[in-house]
Amino acid sequence: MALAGVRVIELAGLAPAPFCGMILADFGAKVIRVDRTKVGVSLDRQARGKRSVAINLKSAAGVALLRKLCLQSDVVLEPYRRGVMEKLGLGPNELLKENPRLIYARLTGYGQTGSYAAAAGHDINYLAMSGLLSRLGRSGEEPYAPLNLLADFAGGGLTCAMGILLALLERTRSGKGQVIDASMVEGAAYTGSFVWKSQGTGLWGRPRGQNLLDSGAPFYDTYRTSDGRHMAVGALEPQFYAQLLHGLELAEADLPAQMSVSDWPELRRVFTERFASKTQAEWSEVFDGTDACVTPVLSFDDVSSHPHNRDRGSFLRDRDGQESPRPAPLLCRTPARPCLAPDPAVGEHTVQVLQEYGFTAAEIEQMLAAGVVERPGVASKL
Ligand SMILES: C[C@H](CCC[C@@H](C)[C@H]1CC[C@H]2[C@@H]3[C@H](O)C[C@@H]4C[C@H](O)CC[C@]4(C)[C@H]3C[C@H](O)[C@]12C)C(=O)SCCNC(=O)CCNC(=O)[C@H](O)C(C)(C)COP(=O)(O)OP(=O)(O)OC[C@H]1O[C@@H](n2cnc3c(N)ncnc32)[C@H](O)[C@@H]1OP(=O)(O)O
Repeated sequence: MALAGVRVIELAGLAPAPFCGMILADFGAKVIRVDRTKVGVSLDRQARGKRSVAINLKSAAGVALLRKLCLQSDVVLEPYRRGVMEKLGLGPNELLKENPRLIYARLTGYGQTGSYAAAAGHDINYLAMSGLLSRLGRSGEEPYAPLNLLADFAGGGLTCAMGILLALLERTRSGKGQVIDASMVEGAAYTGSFVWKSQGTGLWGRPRGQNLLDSGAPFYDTYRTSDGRHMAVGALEPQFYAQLLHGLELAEADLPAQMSVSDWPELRRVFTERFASKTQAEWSEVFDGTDACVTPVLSFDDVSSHPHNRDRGSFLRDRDGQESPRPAPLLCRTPARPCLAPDPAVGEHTVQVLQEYGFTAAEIEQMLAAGVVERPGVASKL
């Protein structure tokens, strides 16, 4: 796999850092998640392919242990509020001094500097601060955050993974590690570069929810079908719009012009009525195989069995029977090989990992006995 041989230490976090760690693990990195001791269960639902070591970082021995793990690792990924790692004596100055090849990734909401740097926050706050949230939502309604996808995952976990890959690539030339300051505000804003860079094109000239791509246009929206499901319509270009009308059995001559914004409410009314006359399956039959840019809005229950997704194997089922998306993108020679085994329990691999990193049985036993590290069951004999 592409990241075979890369060793990653991921300090346990809420949502974005676990995603970043899972991406790296999916593509072959050896990812060790550092959990707290005495927590029992992990909230990490993106633990695929990771191992868990439980370390009490509020003890000097725990801090010393983590430093040793970082000495033999390529990447450390930390998801805490600014200053937390420094307070523990695990800041980048210390760790990079000991291991100059280390890539030290800091995934936070507001970044390492600026007046908000140390403030608590979540996806919706970062999205708000990126400017993007002000553009999301339907006309006449309040701004709407689309799950916690944009800041936590696109602007956060994924962007941070890109930073790590860039730093790994650069290290092949310089031999040096570096610090990555991944701010979810900036990652989300960067993801939205198109919206900034297309200002002045007329695409965004109207209020939120009244533009071409923000649910303002009737030919770029979703419609309810007779069985209470939905179809997604993305018929922007005239040649595709013509196929939409053909599928809906509407004559272009009987309708207002596609780009006549003042007529959009009337067009929407006509489309709404038409879509409500057939089931989702019936509309799919009408539009499949055409260029009308009309697709069913698939539920989680339906998505993997849709013929297109099934043909590509876009979703996988792990050994617990749980379905999730297969890692993307596909690399033809060195594709991801996601682990299908159950997620690790907190501390499940404490002993195994410490042995791998060169600790003796007696040292491990001593750390277990002192509560510096933990494993499930807390049996203290190796
Ligand atoms: C919208 C998303 C978040 C979605 C997550 C939700 C799915 C879950 C959030 C809450 C969960 C529920 C809740 O836990 C209650 C139930 C629990 C039950 O078990 C399950 C059901 C629950 C209902 C549960 C259900 C769900 O799981 C939840 C609803 C996001 O936006 S995520 C993005 C968040 N932002 C960031 O990641 C940016 C960077 N980080 C931060 O800004 C802060 O970390 C953050 C997130 C604001 C948290 O701040 P906090 O004050 O808690 O921590 P920090 O200041 O960072 O300091 C960390 C301290 O921990 C110490 N520490 C770390 N590791 C160890 C260790 N191994 N040993 C000992 N100590 C450790 C560290 O030293 C710090 O200590 P100090 O405070 O003393 O410095």
